[in-house]
Amino acid sequence: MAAGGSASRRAQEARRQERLLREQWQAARQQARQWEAASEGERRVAAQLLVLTERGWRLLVDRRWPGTRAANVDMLLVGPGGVFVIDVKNWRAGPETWGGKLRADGEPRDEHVARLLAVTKAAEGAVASLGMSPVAVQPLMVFAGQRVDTGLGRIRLLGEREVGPALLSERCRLRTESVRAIADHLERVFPDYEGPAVGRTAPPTTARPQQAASDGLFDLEGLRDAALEEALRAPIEQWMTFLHPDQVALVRRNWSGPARISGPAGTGKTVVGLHRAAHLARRTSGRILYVTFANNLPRVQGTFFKSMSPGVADRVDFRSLHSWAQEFLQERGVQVRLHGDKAETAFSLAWKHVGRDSRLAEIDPAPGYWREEIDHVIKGRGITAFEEYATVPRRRRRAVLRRSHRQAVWALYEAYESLRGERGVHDFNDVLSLALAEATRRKEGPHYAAVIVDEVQDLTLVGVRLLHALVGDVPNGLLLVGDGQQAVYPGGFRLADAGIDIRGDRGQVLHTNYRNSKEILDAALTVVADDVFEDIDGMNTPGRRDVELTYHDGQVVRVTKPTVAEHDQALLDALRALRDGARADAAVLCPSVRAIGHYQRLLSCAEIPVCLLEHYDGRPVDAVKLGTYRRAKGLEFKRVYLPQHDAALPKGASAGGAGVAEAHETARETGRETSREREELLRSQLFVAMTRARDLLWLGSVDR
Ligand SMILES: Nc1ncnc2c1ncn2[C@@H]1O[C@H](COP(=O)(O)OP(=O)(O)OP(=O)(O)O)[C@@H](O)[C@H]1O
Repeated sequence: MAAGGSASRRAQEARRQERLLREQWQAARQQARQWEAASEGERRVAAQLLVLTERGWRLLVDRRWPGTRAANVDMLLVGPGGVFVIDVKNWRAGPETWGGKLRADGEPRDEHVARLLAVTKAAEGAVASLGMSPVAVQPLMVFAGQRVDTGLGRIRLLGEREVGPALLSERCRLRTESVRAIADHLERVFPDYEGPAVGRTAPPTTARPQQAASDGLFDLEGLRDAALEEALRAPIEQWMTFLHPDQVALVRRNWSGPARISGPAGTGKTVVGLHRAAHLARRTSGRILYVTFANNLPRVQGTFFKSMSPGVADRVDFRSLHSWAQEFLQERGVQVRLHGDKAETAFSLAWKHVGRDSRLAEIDPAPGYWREEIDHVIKGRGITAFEEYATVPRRRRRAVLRRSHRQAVWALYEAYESLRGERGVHDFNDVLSLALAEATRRKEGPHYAAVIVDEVQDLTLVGVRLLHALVGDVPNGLLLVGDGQQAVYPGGFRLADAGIDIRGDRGQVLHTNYRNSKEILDAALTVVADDVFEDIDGMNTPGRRDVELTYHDGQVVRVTKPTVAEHDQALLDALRALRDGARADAAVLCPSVRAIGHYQRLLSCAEIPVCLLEHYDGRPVDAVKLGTYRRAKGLEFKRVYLPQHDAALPKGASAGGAGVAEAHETARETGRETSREREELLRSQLFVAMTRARDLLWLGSVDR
């Protein structure tokens, strides 16, 4: 989209919002005027909040504080932004905060702080009984007639003009059904002092939009800007605070040693992992390390975490494993010269000298398979002696290697290591091995109270050992989160290989998919239906797993065209048909970096704004996301477009096609177990990409 086009859309949206807001504002003002008992200041605050009730929030006014004789709570507000306990102040002077204390008019006012925190605790107790994590309840002090926007511990202090826009700008945390359930519950727990709850009645239909946006009593300005921002914001980034009681139990559980949470795609593993991080951060004074293999995911998770749990966000480090390991080595004064290109050249030369004409070509003449063998089996497992490699079980590797083959692999490995050494460079596996050696050699900082590993199935054995070494077997120290079915890299490991013992209730499985509709999940499961996979506990699990579903809307659209040009045009048409703002929740995912290049050019030429997944940080952006299947790991989008999704798979193995068994046949025909392994990996990657879709899965094919 050209800059001009996007500016004009923004202006159009701004006008639409302004119209809508004026109507809502009108209704809010009328309602606020009816509160005769309230002071003028309180009515102005209420008017700001009443606008929110026109936008899906629920406002409970003047409620009885349970467990007290006659105390009341000014307001409880529940909406997409969370739960707010509000104390309205009609003070002559504005608040001053200093050294964690509240003053006004030269007088200490700490009793107001203590009181608000006590009511907040009561509200937290109420929502916790619903299974909701207490991070969503926030205390607010609102000052009529003042301009304020500051904080005092966990309390936010806002002026009457600031409160509406601030709440409207809150990141979306609760879905409509959660807002309803929580507000209903709070209504019961905090009974009416007098007067009904506000926010369930429709705005008066007789209220006609009038010109005056401000009559001295009311102010629309700030709300208008925040409303526009809200409208343009992509709701997919909303934060999940309403956990299922089973999930809450996992978040708060006391584990006596390393623990593991597994479960199929979309079952809330990451949600639980992040809440667990917040829970541990609140309970300990140490730092928490939250690691994944992928580079972009920590940024996204960090953003979500900040909005979910701002109070402890600075105590949790969201890092990708390799970048963390590099920094760790640097801090310890260990020299690392990571150089991917030079390492790649060293391997190519080694292949030329000792690989290409060896017995390895009998099994697979392509060097890629052998590079993976070195990366994921030899170096990934930290093997440094041939005798160990000669007998090691090669997890999830299909080709059977006799001793003579393994000798040939070893010769290739040694040649590679020697050429790499000559160049004085390290590869990614070296970084992890050096870090592991350093972590075991000197058991001193960084002192992590806990390490949480997300997408653990993507790590190598050395990577897992390294993270285990940081916390050992201390209670609540190591938490491994992942799903073997979503492995997108070759090889693998078992927990037992890493010396990690997870027994009894320390291994938990989630079963309810909260993301995908039946149609989408069925299409994805069909791709991997025949692929039995081995998870890190060593258990073999069939590809088609039983999952409980909660999300019922969602469709699969299949588009097959005779040429790439027609296929790409269909993709562009589908993306162009998205209504305003919808592309923020759309992702085009491709199997390879090369395909990304192609689709980036295509979308740019069509003036469709693109945000590469490597630049996406979890904040809403009005552009179609574009990235590889691997980069999409752990993320989700309302609409997922997979152009030429079956191009790399053998014919008949397309998503939902009947030919997965035929695909296995094809691999057998080539006589290569290595082809079969590669195809299996491609199917896993496709499965991951398909299960990112919430509402729409677009599957493009070219019928060559
Ligand atoms: N209790 C719940 N109620 C409603 N939605 C939920 C619940 N728990 C999780 N979700 C939502 O389900 C979706 C999937 O959650 P999450 O990403 O944590 O799953 P996951 O198991 O890590 O998925 P994957 O392995 O596919 O990456 C998210 O949109 C999340 O907000």
